Amino acid sequence: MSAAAILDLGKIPSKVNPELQSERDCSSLTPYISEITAIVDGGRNNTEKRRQIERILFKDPLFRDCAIDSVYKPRDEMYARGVERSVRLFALKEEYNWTDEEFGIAVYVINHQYSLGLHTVMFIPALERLSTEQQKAKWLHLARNYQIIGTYAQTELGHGTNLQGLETIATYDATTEEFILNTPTVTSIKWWPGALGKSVNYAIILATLIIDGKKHGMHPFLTPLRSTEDHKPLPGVKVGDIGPKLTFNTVDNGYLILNNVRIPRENMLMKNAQVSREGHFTSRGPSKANYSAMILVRVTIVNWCSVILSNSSTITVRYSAVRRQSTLDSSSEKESKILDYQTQQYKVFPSLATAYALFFVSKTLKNRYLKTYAEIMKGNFKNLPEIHCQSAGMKALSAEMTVELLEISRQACGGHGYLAASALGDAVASAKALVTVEGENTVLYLQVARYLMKRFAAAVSGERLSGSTEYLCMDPIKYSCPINSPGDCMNVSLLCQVYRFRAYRMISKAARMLQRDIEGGKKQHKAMNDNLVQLVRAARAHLLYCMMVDYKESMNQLQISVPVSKALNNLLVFFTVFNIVKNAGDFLETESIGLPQMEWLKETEVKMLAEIRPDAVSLVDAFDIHDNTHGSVLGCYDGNVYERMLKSTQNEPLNQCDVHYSFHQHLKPFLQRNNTSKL
Ligand SMILES: Cc1cc2nc3c(=O)[nH]c(=O)nc-3n(C[C@H](O)[C@H](O)[C@H](O)COP(=O)(O)OP(=O)(O)OC[C@H]3O[C@@H](n4cnc5c(N)ncnc54)[C@H](O)[C@@H]3O)c2cc1C
Repeated sequence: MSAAAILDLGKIPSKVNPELQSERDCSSLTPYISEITAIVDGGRNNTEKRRQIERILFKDPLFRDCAIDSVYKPRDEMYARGVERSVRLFALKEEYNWTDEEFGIAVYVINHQYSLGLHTVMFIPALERLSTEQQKAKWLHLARNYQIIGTYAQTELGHGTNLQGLETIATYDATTEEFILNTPTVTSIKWWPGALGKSVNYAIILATLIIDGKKHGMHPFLTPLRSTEDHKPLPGVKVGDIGPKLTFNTVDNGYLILNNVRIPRENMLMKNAQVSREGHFTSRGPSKANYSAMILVRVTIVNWCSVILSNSSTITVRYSAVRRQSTLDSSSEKESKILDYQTQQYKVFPSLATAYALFFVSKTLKNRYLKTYAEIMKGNFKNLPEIHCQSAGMKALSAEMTVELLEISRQACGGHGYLAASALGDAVASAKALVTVEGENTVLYLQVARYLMKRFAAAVSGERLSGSTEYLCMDPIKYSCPINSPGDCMNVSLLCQVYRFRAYRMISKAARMLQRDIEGGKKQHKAMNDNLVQLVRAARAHLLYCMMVDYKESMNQLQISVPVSKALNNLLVFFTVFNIVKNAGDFLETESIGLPQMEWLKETEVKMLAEIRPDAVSLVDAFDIHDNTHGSVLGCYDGNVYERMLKSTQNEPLNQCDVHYSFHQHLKPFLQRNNTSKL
């Protein structure tokens, strides 16, 4: 960097940093980047569509710095910007006639930096899934045209996980044909729903239905909260923001107190259960059907994790290709790129590989969900438990992996990764929310484990299983480790057999432990609680196996050129091997592999680092993430890291004047407290 550039903090070179350019020049994958981009976007037309959406959004200053400007703004300003962005986004949707899918692309492009996401992500899908046809005709167009703005209010101060513990009540009054909603205790106050605090005027409220003193389970009630005229809370409604969070502070997650709020009978969303005028209750389908909107959100979170990791890998790989530190070869005059250190590759490539893995896995999961959803809409609930298990489990596993890998990505950028302007800290904190939202991870793993225990018992009693648990019918005696040479470690089909056996053994072990305790006289609940840790381990093993199979099969379906196939296969092999080595203890303990195989796998793992290294920059370029989307000074396409870091200091409010007012108010009087004369 020249001295002139140092003086001119706002100047970014017009050329790509030669460090990054040389990576692109030397990667044999570079000519094929657009082929991978098309895979990630779901076709070349979609790539063009996304870029068009980027052009529309980023010509507007409101969206240009959205990924990072919140760092420099106070909370209420952030919220106001978030609302402004929401409104502009909704207007653009109407102006350009964006489909829901295109709107979803726009949301990813602006990195979710808007306030009213819950309206699109939960409120509308819940209306679609929980309303009768008549109710849809009345409410859906109002929601879709933004004449009402809503959220989904389930969680309370006292309960989130245990839905049966929710205390909000909706009591039917047959004389007026109304429900009366109340949050009768402190713990029943709704707490957390996004956009509830200041934004929405409607909410779908989950409450226990009571008719003539009798409880009829949890049901959704469409409830007006604020006047559509002046936005003031309606009588009986007290609502506000719950305060700042680790991230997502553009969103006004809120609290809600209801005191005898009356809504018409027609406002109970009655697809799955009905209350007649006279107060007669009828149910159709399983009670779990009321939570089908949550399944969709969990499926979406798996994809979101892939996008988060694509963003962070773009940042860490590009930065690692630009940053030089020390030298590998003492005879060299030039310092080495940090990306050339094997340990750096071991920090950065797992994220890259997992970003691709979760992309393929989420695609398969979404297709599976859409198929099951179509069945459910026709009243066929047969596959609901399977899709519930898959979506809950994959959400938990993806979020867990993402948080772990993101933190390592942040560390991989050294001190600069700790700067807010790197965007990595915010990404880590945001990903942390994904572990908790839409079902806390441990709780979801345990739901998967309970499902597995039931399926295992069915297999033991001779039932033929289908779906993800089909393998529980296997005869473990017939297993022998299929890895017979170091070369076999590159064969993902063989590795999947290893994953399958490990899952089988861990599930059967959990079942055995439970049975042992119950036969030993423990009550079912006590036996369960005494084995929860093993149950979670078993669930994880099952989910990791499912993930590997879905990833491999999704890749098999691709029709791609040889260089792309080679590069993506390198990532597939690395991801598969990496997760065995990471869980080495389990694989050895279950005798899915032996010690020699583990040695071979470890060698393969580091060998794959070297295979991925030359194409690493091309593989992140292929995500084609706009600089304004990731918002990081470390990860821009041009690689001008240091100049961008300098420029970002201009955004810092402290730098808006040479002498800060606190100097005059505090420091100066203190420094000069004993001065009798000027120095
Ligand atoms: C950013 C954010 C946005 C949110 N948005 C919304 C929203 O829009 N609408 C909404 O309704 N809610 C929302 N929530 C709330 C969220 O859905 C809940 O926080 C989540 O479901 C977890 O429930 P909980 O907070 O009650 O956790 P808890 O269940 O209290 O979990 C605390 C601990 O207890 C453990 N635990 C709990 N039960 C069990 C069990 N049975 N077995 C073993 N361990 C257990 C958990 O594993 C965890 O370690 C949001 C939360 C966040 C963080």
